[in-house]
Amino acid sequence: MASGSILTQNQYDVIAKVFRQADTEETGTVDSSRIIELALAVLGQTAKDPEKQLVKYYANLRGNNPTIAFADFLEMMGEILTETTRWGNLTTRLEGYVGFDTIQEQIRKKSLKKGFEFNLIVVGESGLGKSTLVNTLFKSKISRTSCTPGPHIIPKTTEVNSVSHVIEEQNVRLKLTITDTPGFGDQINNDKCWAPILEYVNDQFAQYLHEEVNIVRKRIIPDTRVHCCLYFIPPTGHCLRPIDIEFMKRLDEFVNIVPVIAKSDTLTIEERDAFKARIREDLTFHNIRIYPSGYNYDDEEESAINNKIEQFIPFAVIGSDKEMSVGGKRVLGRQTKWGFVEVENKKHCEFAQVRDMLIKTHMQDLKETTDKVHYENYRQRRLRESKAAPMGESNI
Ligand SMILES: Nc1nc2c(ncn2[C@@H]2O[C@H](COP(=O)(O)OP(=O)(O)OP(=O)(O)O)[C@@H](O)[C@H]2O)c(=O)[nH]1
Repeated sequence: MASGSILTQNQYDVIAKVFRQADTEETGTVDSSRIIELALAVLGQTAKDPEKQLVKYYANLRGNNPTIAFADFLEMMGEILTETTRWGNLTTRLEGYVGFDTIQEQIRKKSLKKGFEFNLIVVGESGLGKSTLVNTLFKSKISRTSCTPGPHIIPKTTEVNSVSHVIEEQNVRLKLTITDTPGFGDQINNDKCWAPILEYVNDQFAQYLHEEVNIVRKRIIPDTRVHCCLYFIPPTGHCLRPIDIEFMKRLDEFVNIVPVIAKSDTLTIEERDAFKARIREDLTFHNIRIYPSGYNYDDEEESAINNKIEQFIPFAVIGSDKEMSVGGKRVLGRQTKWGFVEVENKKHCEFAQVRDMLIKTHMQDLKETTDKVHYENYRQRRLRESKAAPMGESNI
């Protein structure tokens, strides 16, 4: 086997055997017309969409050459195997029950014991319904409500306050941290009101990195990194305001931003749709990276799901803690001048879509994107800076 080959001995042997079967004795090469057929025989069970992969690799490797040399064939197979399967293994039949089909269950049990963490930051001006929406999302009084009677003091600058709760559903425990940002956008001069939020997001990365590079590491590093930022756009019906653009542009490199149109029951359906379209144009024009559409997904299934979600961005939401009886069922909603609007009815607003994405389909992906994209960028930047710093001045 060639040194440095990415194929295992087993794979090499199988490929060599297949190649030998087709080898034209005189030239040591094999006719390109048989390559696809041969490679499919080897890759058949392991590679995803092998035919497509092969055509792509073959075209790159050989151009118009009608024959292919064994070494090139090996290289091509190796690349396909690593790229499409990562495992690159050719399935070996088991001769009896081994028991590794329990791995899933083992992981499930461990994860359940450990519990899950999710950190959400909510940003938007006072009174946009942030606390109500978070409470509606998690069906609990998880976020403080400001609608209690009494004077409401608006801080002079943006404050950042976190509250954690453990919630449990069917034996699954979730430690949920909601970070509120009172004072954001509430001043006459809102210059730099995004800065304390950015500082908070980066501080959580710094803490995590500090724990990671410690000589004695904690068994489980507490994860306070912000996994998602729900950004509340006021239902003006116009377009994004400078403060919305500035905030999202400043933060989109550091956190997964999910924009929502607050209190969308105050807009008619036509107003809402036109507003959404203008916001989408603004987001594109300003090149703002929104979750999940702004991130690349190799997996076709994931991409298809995200394309569906993209059409809802920004989600037009309604929050409420008031129940009413509709068709004999108690449902959450709000009484408006047009009638009763049900929060969880997909025909009435997009609360259900945003809840499904945040909780049912993308919670794990939000965490992975935070780790693999945002935190990774931060980590690389800091490590590079610390390498460039004179000896002894690293402050990681
Ligand atoms: N029409 C309408 N009113 C809402 C909606 N969500 C919340 N409200 C009302 O708006 C008021 C403010 O709601 P909050 O959830 O306290 O708003 P907030 O953004 O957390 O406010 P601050 O704590 O001041 O930052 C309350 O009277 C809510 O009942 C909504 O979707 N539509």
